[in-house]
Amino acid sequence: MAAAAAASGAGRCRLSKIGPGRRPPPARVRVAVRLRPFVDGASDTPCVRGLDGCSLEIANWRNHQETLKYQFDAFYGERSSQQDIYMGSVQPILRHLLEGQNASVLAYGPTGAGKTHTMLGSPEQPGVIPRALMDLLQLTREEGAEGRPWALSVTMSYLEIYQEKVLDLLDPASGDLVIREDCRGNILIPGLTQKPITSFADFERHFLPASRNRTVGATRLNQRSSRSHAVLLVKVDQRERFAPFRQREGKLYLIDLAGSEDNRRTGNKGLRLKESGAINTSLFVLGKVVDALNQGLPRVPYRDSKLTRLLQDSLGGSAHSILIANIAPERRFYLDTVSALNFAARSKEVINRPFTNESLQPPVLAPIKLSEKELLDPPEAKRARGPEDEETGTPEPLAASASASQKLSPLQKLSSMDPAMLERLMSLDRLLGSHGNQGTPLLSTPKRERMVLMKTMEEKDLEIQRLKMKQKELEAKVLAQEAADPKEKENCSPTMLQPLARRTVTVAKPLKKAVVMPLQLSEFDPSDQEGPDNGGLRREAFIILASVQEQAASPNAEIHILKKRGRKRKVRVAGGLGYTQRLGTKLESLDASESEEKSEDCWELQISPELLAHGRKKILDLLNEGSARDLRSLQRIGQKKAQLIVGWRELHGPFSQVEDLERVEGISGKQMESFLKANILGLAAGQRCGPS
Ligand SMILES: Nc1ncnc2c1ncn2[C@@H]1O[C@H](COP(=O)(O)OP(=O)(O)OP(=O)(O)O)[C@@H](O)[C@H]1O
Repeated sequence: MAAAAAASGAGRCRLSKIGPGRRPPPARVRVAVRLRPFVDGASDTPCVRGLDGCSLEIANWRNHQETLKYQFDAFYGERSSQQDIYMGSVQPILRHLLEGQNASVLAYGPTGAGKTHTMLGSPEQPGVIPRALMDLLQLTREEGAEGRPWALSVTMSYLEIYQEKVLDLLDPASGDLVIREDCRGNILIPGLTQKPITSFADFERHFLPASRNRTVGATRLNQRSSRSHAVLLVKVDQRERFAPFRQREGKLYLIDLAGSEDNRRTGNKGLRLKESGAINTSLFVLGKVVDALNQGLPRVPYRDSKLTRLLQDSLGGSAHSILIANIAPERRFYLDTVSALNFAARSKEVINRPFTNESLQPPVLAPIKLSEKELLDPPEAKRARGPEDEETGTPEPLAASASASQKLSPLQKLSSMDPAMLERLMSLDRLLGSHGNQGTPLLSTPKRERMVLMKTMEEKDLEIQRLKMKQKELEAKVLAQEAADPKEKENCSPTMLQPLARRTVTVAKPLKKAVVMPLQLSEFDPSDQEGPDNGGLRREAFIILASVQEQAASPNAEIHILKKRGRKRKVRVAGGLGYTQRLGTKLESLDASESEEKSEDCWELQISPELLAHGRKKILDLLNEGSARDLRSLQRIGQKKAQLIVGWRELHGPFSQVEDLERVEGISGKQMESFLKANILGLAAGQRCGPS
């Protein structure tokens, strides 16, 4: 049986849907038998009786001393109510629809045995169809409520198969419709009307007038005999509100089959006979389909009738199916009853393989509109919705994305986004990637948008490079100016040429003058020489003498020597050995220009620590609280750097120290130092000149 299901084309497609190596678990077609009570006060004797909730017996026409016993999933006797049938056999399969699986309920049996009564019922005794719709709509309302992970929508279609024609009962003028199968084994009827329904009143509004379009006629056995197979198709469409934005579709077929007819008894003639021929033919093919499935035949004759083609999903297919075989108690129905019971017994051997019909939604642009809070807190996120298409039942997210894209192109969306937010999205995306998230990329960002995003980032990088180059040019210019006008330089920073000293020196007091002694060559270790010096090796080793006495008192103290601008080198002085003592490490030879350059590094020594701290605090406050415009009032901060600083602050929070500026993309360590120097010295100069 399973092999037969898998061997059919539909079976192969379905398996490919759920991935290789995984076969959907089997679900046998469930069969219930309902025995209707005597109607019209018939005086006939009963030929069938129930034994328990699952079995019944019927007289054996070959041997009147014997009975034939049948066992099914459920047996409902004459006294059973509509509620019993519905609750016992139908309601339990509805939940599968919300799992994206298909379900079918078929009422089968001879004419006049109670199929329409079971499926439709009357206003006083509503049958399976109104009860199922009522529950399903309630269920979808609850499951699709705001705040739940899935948005649900329900649509209905209603058709009849009359004399091998598929007719749309919601649009009777549409003529014979074709039945098709898609590559995934789904049975489709292109052009069939689908009406969105959100309430039971909606359903009744469409269903009641359509039911009047159904073909019925009087026969000797039933005054209102169904002359067609009626199929109500209810689709439950689910769309996930958050990533990975899956969508599911579950289909429910509620089918009231036309009854098999023995035309010797119905007395059908003319049109009724023709109708009866079509009904019996399709029911005969239905029997053949069930037999082929049971015997595992390689070919299942689904295509031999419109009915079986339509039921391909339900028998040996993907649905959770329940067959309700309706039988009549009267002896005159005996042969039809035996025939119906035999068909029901064969059907319960049929195995279906229901699977979840799930896919990813087409990319929607709406999530790009989500606020930062919603991004970080998905349960709060709301998916933008578009207006429902009443007539076609167009799925709402598609409508939403269509209207969204009409209003705003992806490029416009990105360009209008806060750059800090873009960066955050990118990092979240990277984070998801690093955690092995194989689903839809963050926010379902379409490929095109992602490429635009990458391009924007590239452009930003280039701009940063350009800024760096410009900064270098400016610095070179300033240095050249300083070199060309040493006097001005002297005026600007009169202490620049002072020898290097420890930063810990308090400059509020008069600076201690460092005594720089040339180191005697005789005392110089030749092994330290770098080689012959053509100009006469005049190696001048400069030893920092400032505070040496203090250093001597503290044997492990360190002297900081600036080797190059902005870089410090520690040289340990052997404590207590005197200032003429040769250093235990290679001494630095510095020429005059180097020392001049180094002197620039000790700009902090030129101002008092209080002033320095005050300046740093003032700058830090401005960095953390100033607008881009305020920041431009600082030295060496132009429009672009001001924006970079504001952007960094929004992304990372406040600067904890002025040196954090170095962390701003586009501001190098060198630029940061030069910025500090320019601004703090500027502030200090202002304070010195101004009233204190
Ligand atoms: N369980 C029941 N309780 C009371 N009356 C019933 C029951 N089942 C059927 N009937 C009555 O029996 C008659 C025939 O039932 P129904 O029309 O449902 O049969 P059917 O199987 O649909 O016949 P056909 O195939 O010809 O359409 C109707 O008058 C219906 O009200």
